[in-house]
Amino acid sequence: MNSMSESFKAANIIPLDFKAVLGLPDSHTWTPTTEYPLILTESVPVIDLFDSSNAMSLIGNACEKWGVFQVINHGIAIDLLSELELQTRRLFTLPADQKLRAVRSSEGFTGYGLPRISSFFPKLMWSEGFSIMGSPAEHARQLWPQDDHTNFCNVMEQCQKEMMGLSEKMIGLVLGSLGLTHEDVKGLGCQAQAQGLLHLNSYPECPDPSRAMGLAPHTDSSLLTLLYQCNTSGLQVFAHDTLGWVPVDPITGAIVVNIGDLMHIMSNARFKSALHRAVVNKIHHRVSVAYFYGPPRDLKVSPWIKLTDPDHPPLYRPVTWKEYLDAKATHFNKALEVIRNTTSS
Ligand SMILES: C=C1C[C@]23C[C@H]1CC[C@H]2[C@@]12CCC[C@@](C)(C(=O)O1)[C@H]2[C@@H]3C(=O)O
Ligand SMILES: O=C(O)CCC(=O)C(=O)O
Ligand SMILES: [Fe+2]
Repeated sequence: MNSMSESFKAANIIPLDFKAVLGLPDSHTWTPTTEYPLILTESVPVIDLFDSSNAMSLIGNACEKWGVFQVINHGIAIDLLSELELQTRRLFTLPADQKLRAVRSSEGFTGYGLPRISSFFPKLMWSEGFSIMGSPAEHARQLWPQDDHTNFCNVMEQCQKEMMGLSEKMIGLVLGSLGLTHEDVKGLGCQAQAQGLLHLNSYPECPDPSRAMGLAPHTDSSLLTLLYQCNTSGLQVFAHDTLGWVPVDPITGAIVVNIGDLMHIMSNARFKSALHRAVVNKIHHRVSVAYFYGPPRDLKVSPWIKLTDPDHPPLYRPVTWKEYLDAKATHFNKALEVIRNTTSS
């Protein structure tokens, strides 16, 4: 999947040394908009996976209304999530020049860098990231040439494994809520080849949070994304019915599930891909970890045939994850429109 990242080449600029600046530099100063208010009277659903009698229909409703929900009793141990947070903080608190040794190359997927969508915005975001596809060992050695990097690698690899497992379980529930059976879902292709990318986000303490942007509004390109917020608020989701930003309050140990653009396509637009952003704050260095789950490399994702009929023609053309990422890298938030069928009479 290496070539997938070619599309994001231009955005591979070096992050700011956040510790070295006192105020918010002009390069990172956004004009605050009041267009869409913050909505504190609503919140996204919290679904208990242990209560299996109810989970599937609650998930279906959440995907239709929000495109996002939180899950508890998901089976990933809190101790592993705490270790994940610890190792993520350990990475991002390294001196800037040390992190720069592990910069993501334009060919590779693993490494340190700015959010890939940075090139679409006139101002830079108050964040840095580290992506891991496959083994993080090579980059971890660059980050900690003397020190032990085995712990970092073990924790990341364990998380990749568990998050792949949870993603597969969630895909079953999400597609199940659309009436698709086990047999149908098998058609997703050989599950063993599903792809996943672990992405660590860091949002340092910010001198002027109201004029900064942690991660600009976007939808994920994945089928679905699992997100661990590490107990610090910052994630906000756009509510299309009330036209405002709804904070996703962190719940200890809970994992946020985001429906991505490819699932929106697969559901023939029944499910929303959630528009979301991350805001920053003055006191806490916030970290979060996202796991982007996508289809096997060569699988063309298209609206599920069972969900289409003459009254509901397929709204999108078939695309692979790579093709979609390329479209996203060129058209950003217009990518879905580019894939949309024009002749859906
Ligand atoms: C597999 C993926 C998913 C990517 C692109 C590629 C690698 C890194 C992901 C992110 C991580 C940060 C937000 C985002 C919006 C970004 O800029 O890079 C994501 C993007 C997407 O979901 O489109
Ligand atoms: O940090 C967050 O809460 C959001 C991260 C995110 O949206 C992403 O990595 O795609
Ligand atoms: Fe995201």
